[in-house]
Amino acid sequence: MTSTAHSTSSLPQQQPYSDQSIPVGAPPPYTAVDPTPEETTIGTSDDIDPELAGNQAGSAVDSETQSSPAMPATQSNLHQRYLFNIFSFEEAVVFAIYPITVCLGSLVSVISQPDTYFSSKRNFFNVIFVKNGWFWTTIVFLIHCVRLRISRPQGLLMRYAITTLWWYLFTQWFFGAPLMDRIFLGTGGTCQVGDRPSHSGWTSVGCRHAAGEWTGGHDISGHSFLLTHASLFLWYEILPVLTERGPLARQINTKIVMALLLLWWWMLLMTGIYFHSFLEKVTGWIMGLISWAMLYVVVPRVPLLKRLFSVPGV
Ligand SMILES: CCCCC/C=C\C/C=C\C/C=C\C/C=C\CCCC(=O)SCCNC(=O)CCNC(=O)[C@H](O)C(C)(C)COP(=O)(O)OP(=O)(O)OC[C@H]1O[C@@H](n2cnc3c(N)ncnc32)[C@H](O)[C@@H]1OP(=O)(O)O
Repeated sequence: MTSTAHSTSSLPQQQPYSDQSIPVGAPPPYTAVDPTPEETTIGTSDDIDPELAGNQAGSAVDSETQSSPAMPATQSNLHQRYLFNIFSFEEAVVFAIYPITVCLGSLVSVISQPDTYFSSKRNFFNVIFVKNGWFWTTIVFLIHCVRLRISRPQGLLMRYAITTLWWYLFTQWFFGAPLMDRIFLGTGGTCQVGDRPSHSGWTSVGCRHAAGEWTGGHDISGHSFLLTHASLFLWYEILPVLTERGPLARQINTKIVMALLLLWWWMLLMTGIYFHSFLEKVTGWIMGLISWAMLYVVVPRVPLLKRLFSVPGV
């Protein structure tokens, strides 16, 4: 990783958005750790129409354009990546929000646990939003997608499908009880109905319906999982739009996505303060990273998969 500092004074032609200091056609400001052009796509190349994004060199750089030797200084050269070439600066900030929030909430819970509206499980935002968290995430994702001029929607659909699949397997169904319940039962958890503990055949939902108590095992925080999982998905889908600062970023669609991200962050903080043990929240967060790691870290580094999923922003 090297510096991207440039002088702007004598540069004839500049890219309209993003890094104003980089001239079109100039040699790359630094050599990416992974220099393969097609592995450093910036922007939702297959998703966003360049004009709509207000940027020819920005969010909608085609992989073909990037591969072209005639245009060496593409957007892919403009984003310095950190930590083993995984994060851009924006991605690192976004990524850090969630572990910091879990730790902050847990720290507050140690100092004091004030009784507030959000300490109740029955609060409106929990019941209506988080408990239907994947539904709201889907709706907001659709709102984000409908304004993009999508030339090849299969990548977008596959990213959504994989993310939904991981949510489904972890929280809803995994050939029977979902993974989070299997982990709970596998670590010695039981559903205690009255004074009769039962070790098998339970799901957390079934236990609740039987008015039982879900006790004993490692009860991974589903909220911590869902809120991290959904937020990272939405962030990574919307970051290319935000970082270009084009017209798309100012649209109401973007604001709706940001509003849900804010709510998800707040509810994670509340989970951090009021619910679960620290370890249960940390494991929830870790589980929430799995499909993010697959889609936005592993897939972009495998050319075939990258083309299949057309991952944005990486
Ligand atoms: C033009 C091109 C377009 C391209 C489009 C691309 C793709 C779209 C394609 C197709 C889409 C088509 C149409 C779209 C329309 C609709 C589709 C939607 C599909 C769906 O998507 S349909 C599913 C909806 N379904 C959900 O979305 C359920 C989400 N839900 C869960 O997955 C779980 O629910 C989870 C993970 C939340 C765990 O749940 P959990 O609650 O059981 O467990 P956890 O360990 O977290 O909590 C223990 C106790 O602590 C309390 N607690 C903790 N933190 C708290 C806090 N902060 N505040 C208050 N209480 C808190 C809890 O309330 C609980 O309390 P208690 O046990 O008493 O309930």
